[in-house]
This record gives sequence, structure tokens and C-alpha cells, in this order.
Amino acid sequence: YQTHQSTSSVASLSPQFYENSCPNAQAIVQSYVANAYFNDPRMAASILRLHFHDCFVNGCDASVLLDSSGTMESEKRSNANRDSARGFEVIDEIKSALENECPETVSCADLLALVARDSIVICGGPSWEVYLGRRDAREASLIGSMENIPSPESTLQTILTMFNFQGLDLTDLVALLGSHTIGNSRCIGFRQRLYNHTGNNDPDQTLNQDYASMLQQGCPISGNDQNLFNLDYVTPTKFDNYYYKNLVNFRGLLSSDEILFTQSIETMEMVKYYAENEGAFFEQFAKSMVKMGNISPLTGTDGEIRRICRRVNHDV
Ligand code: HEM
Ligand SMILES: [Ca+2]
Ligand SMILES: [Ca+2]
Repeated sequence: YQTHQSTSSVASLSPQFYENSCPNAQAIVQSYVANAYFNDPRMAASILRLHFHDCFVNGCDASVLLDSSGTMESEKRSNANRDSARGFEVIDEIKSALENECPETVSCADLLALVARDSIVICGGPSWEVYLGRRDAREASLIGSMENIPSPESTLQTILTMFNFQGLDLTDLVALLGSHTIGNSRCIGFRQRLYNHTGNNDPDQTLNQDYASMLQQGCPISGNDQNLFNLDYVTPTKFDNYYYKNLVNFRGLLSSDEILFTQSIETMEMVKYYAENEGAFFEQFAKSMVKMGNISPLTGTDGEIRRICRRVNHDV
């Protein structure tokens, strides 16, 4: 299959990248993530998701953070992001603290990678060394954001094809989706499972009936599109393996979640394994996050270090 991950650039990122140029960078990011989390625990999930939505469109280059300007159409306008992606103000705030400490040094793309790791740690998940040295794009791709980010109604095969395109495999897919152990989804992301799923007026057969009735309370057949529900109804702010336990109990929220348990024996076995073994999930999750963070970074003299994450430097 086709992939645009460059293996040579993986080696060019390093955990020590800012060791001399901005030794306090990681501590600054960590303290701002902690503060954002204490003001709003969901924020950890929201800023983790930004790294995913960045890396899947032109690689991890902070393209997702750019606002529309001139002929550039922001990725924030795609279905995946519109009325959904959030946390941009938190990223702005951290970036401005980094600019005060070490001007034009730490990229917005690296900031997203650090924020993703710190968010998971603060919710009780695994830690790992973040590879650094990515530079920021001078362009965004609204089309890439529409085409490369899976939808909650996609089939397992479609989602796997999208992951393979990024150089990620089925193991990465099952582990990374464990991110849905924290955070929220809007009603419109899963309504289709609750009503007339296959045209016979019944809910999705792979959705537990009690759980379906509970969801129907806040997600009626029409209206309330933006109502929020926990992706993991048991431990919504804790990074743990309840996501997989829920799937085994037919209580995955999104269709794209539950199909890991129902559309392939191979993924079903992985789900059962992670449901029983949180340590194994954490270990694979950390590896897969490093791999996702390595998708097509800009390095060397490519791109730039943006001063403000929403704009390319010549627009500032
Ligand atoms: C199979 C691919 C995936 C699909 C179809 C998918 C779909 C979704 C949807 C529909 C939402 C709810 C958005 C809303 O209603 O506003 C969501 C939320 C979320 N996703 Fe995914 N996702 C996928 C993979 C991932 C991956 C790989 C990560 C992280 C590495 C991730 C992290 C999150 C997080 C943390 C949230 C909660 C965000 C918040 O509360 O603000 N997702 N996802
Ligand atoms: Ca990107
Ligand atoms: Ca959880």
C-alpha cells in the first residue's frame, strides 16, 4: 500500500532537540496542560485529538492550527473539525509562554506532540519520550482534512486503509482508538445507531439496549445535534482500558468504536486482550503515539517556526 511516511525523517527527530535551545520548554508545556486540565478536564482529550487531526493531514506540521487567510482555507472548516475541534486558545496560550521563554524556537507541531503526551499522563495514562524537531507548515489542506480523517460511520476496512496510508497498521489503529477512553462526542456522531439503523426502525444490533435507551434520552431522533456524551461512559476523564471493556459489553459509543469488536476476528482478539490487560494497552499505545507523531515531519530548513500558531510568519 501507499504511504507517505518518510523513514529517514523518523531518525531526524530526537527527544533532546530543545535541550540547549529551550531547556524549560517541556516543563512549561506540562504546567500549562495541567492548568488547562484543572479548569476543564475535557480539555486533555480535546488537545490530544488536535495532534491526531494534524498528523493525518500533510503530516505533523501544525497545519490544523492555521486559520483561514488569503487563499488558504483552514482545516478547521472540514466536517471532522467544524463545531468539534477545540482547545486552540490553550495552544495559543502555551505558544505565547514559549515565545517569551525562547523566541522562534519551539514549533507549533512539536507543541502539539508534547501536549498530547502530557494530556494522557495527566489523565492517568502512560508516558513516553516525545521525539522533537518538527517544523511548521506554511500551508493547510482543507481537502486533506476532508479526505484523510475517518468518519464515525466508516467501515473498519475504510478506516484501516486511511491508517495504512499514514504508515500505521492494524495494531496502531486498535491501540490509538483507545484514546476514546477520554473525551466527548456530539449526538450527531452516533445518532444513526440509535434510530432506524438498518431501515427496520431498530437501533444498531451491536449496541447494548439499556445503553441505547440511555443515549436516546439526550440524543433524540432530531434536534440536539450538539449535545455531548462521554465516549467512555464509565471513566470519562481517566485514561484507562475501559474503552475496550465497554466494546466487549457492546457499549462503544461510535459505530467506528464498536466495529473493532464486531467486524474482524483479529481486532476482536486485540480488544479482548487490552480489556484484560491495561499494561499491554499502555505499552502499545505509547509506541503507536510515537509512530503517529513521526508522520512526515518537516525538518531542516523546510517550513518555519511559527510565532503564532494560527498564522504563517509572513502574515503576522
Ligand atoms: C478510527 C478513527 C477515528 C474516528 C472515526 C474518530 C472519530 C471521533 C469522533 C466522531 C469524535 C467526536 C467528535 C465530536 O462529536 O465533536 C471523536 C472524539 C475524539 N477523538 Fe477520535 N476518532 C478516531 C481516532 C482517534 C485517534 C487516533 C485519536 C487520538 C490519537 C482520537 C482522539 C479523540 C479524542 C481524544 C476525542 C474527544 C475530543 C473532545 O472531547 O474534545 N480519535 N473522535
Ligand atoms: Ca498536518
Ligand atoms: Ca476512561
